[in-house]
Amino acid sequence: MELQVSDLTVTRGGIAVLEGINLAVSAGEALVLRGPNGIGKTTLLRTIAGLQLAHAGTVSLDREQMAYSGHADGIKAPLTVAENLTFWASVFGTGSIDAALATFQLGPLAARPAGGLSAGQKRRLGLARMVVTGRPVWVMDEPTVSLDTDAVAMFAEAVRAHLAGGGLALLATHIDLGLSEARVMDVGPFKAKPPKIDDFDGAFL
Ligand SMILES: Nc1ncnc2c1ncn2[C@@H]1O[C@H](COP(=O)(O)OP(=O)(O)OP(=O)(O)O)[C@@H](O)[C@H]1O
Repeated sequence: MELQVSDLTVTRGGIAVLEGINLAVSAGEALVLRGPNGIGKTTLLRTIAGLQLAHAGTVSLDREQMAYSGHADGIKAPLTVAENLTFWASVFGTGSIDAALATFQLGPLAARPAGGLSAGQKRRLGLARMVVTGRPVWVMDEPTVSLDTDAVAMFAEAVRAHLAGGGLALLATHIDLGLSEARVMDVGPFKAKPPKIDDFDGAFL
């Protein structure tokens, strides 16, 4: 399995932000996207995951093979930690939540309503959802926000286990994940050029 992105141009608010993106990630590999705030990493990840349409270019894999985690944790506050994971397991048609609980050390919190968790605990629950999906392609936007050092290491181990199981991961992050084996791609050089204005009056619209 390989994720191939070819000549992708992605837009935000109808304006191209990144263009000519080519990348490939094979099973067992992680690719970390870097670039300054606002360059378009979120937009790129959302487009690859099929949450918005590409302006141009192609993504090789079926989106049903992908699991996406964004800036929001996507958890249901009144449900307990275990109930949240069980809900996702039923959505994705997978079985046990035990591996997800263990990976992110959520066992002691399993019976707690998710709304009462700390920010870092909520983030761990949000990340545990990725394990529950059973999907091979993880597309993750700033996954370690709110995590302490131990939890970042926990996350790195989760990614390693995912890769060892034949999965692949595409991540955007500003921090060092401790995943020295991951390749890094700077998306800065792919910043889209402003559209040519060939109409003097139109330039004021
Ligand atoms: N709803 C919107 N409408 C128009 N433009 C937007 C919208 N949301 C974001 N943008 C712009 O699109 C560009 C790309 O944003 P994006 O969130 O993809 O960047 P990013 O690289 O992920 O940034 P960060 O590192 O801060 O998370 C930014 O310049 C941003 O201001």
